[in-house]
Amino acid sequence: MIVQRRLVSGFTWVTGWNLKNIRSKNDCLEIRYENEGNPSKLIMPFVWLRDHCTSQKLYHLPTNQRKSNCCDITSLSKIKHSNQVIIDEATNSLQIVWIDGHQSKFKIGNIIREGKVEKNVSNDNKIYELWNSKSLKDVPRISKSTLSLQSFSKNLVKYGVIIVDGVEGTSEATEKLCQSLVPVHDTFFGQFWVFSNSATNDEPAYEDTAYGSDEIGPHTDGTYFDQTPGIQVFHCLTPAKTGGDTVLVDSFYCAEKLRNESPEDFEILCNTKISHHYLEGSPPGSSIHSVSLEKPVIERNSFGNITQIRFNPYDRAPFSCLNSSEASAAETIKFYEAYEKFSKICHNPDNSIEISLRPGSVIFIDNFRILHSRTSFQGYRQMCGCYLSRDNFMAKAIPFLSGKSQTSL
Ligand SMILES: C[N+](C)(C)CCCC[C@H](N)C(=O)O
Ligand SMILES: O=C(O)CCC(=O)C(=O)O
Repeated sequence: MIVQRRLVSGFTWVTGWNLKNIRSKNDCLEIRYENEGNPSKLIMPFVWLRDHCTSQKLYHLPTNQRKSNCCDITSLSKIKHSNQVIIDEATNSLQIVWIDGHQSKFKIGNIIREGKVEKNVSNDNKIYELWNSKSLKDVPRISKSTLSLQSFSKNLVKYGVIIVDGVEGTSEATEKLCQSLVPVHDTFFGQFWVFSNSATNDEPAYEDTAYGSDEIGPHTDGTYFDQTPGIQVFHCLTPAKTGGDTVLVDSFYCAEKLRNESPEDFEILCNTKISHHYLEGSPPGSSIHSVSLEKPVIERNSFGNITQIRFNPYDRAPFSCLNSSEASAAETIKFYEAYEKFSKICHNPDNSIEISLRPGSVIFIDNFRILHSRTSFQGYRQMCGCYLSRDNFMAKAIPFLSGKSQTSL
């Protein structure tokens, strides 16, 4: 059904685009055009168009929220007749009169922009500067006295890690600093923790290697939570006699290295879902049993950009391996080969930096991206810290990253 168009010769309705024809077909609006001479088309479902109408009837502008509860969205996304759709090339606009009489007006450019899954700062990996030991000589540091949310946010997003120096070497000062920056991400470990390798009454210990003095290899925390803690904070209040250093790895760098060197193994780690658990009590899990099922080691968005790495070899739950065929057994073996290859890249000293945390220096780590580990140590060592909400952090960071921030620094 060809719809009516108000053609004003000489105007192009979208810069560089030459409109050829518009028609409605199979509940969609089909717009054929030439873009710099190349024939192309847009097929916009009427239900999508009605859903993206920002008229006062359908959209609450003060809160940027839609008004429809979608109980009648398909039944109302109909037009009675072809002349109910008008393209006004003079104003680059599209007008639709719906079956219920409601009129929607769109700027063509806006619906084209909204019709695409736009890259924005939060899903465009250009905001990250991936690193290894050669490209990042030291963790970025900011003094507390000159700390701003903007510098904190930009560095933490860009490198995945930032140290704030000049903080009083107490848990109270550390907690206050964290609360001033980002809301805490609470877990059964508590909102804020003081932990060491010899627990005292006011220092709860959990059944985890963190409360010992052995080496812990590179890992992300909380793989056994569906809501992975987004940011990990550590402040070393009492350094060990020897050892107890922190090793950091940019797992996004390592995953991209795997993608380049072994694309098949990369795909396996993106597509194989594994589970992690945290068990406490006797029998194990009788007092705390946290489990996150069926999650990939490497998570990607629709652009293929890596958005999260879940890598904790130690907290993996039993890997379902009830293979009824040699083929599925072979798949299990391929998973382990891929996981091993990724682990080797993450454990390669060329891909890590080692730092010694000391009182006064608080480290903030993006737990979706940066692996942390600890070298074994001798003597008493006390740490404090917390998890911070990554969603709340990114909600404050994105305006700075997109240059739209109105927040006073
Ligand atoms: C709470 N605090 C950070 C001290 C220890 C939590 C244990 C972390 C656990 N090993 C994991 O990898 O998730
Ligand atoms: O003791 C440390 O430095 C870190 C311990 C650890 O890896 C953790 O708590 O996740």
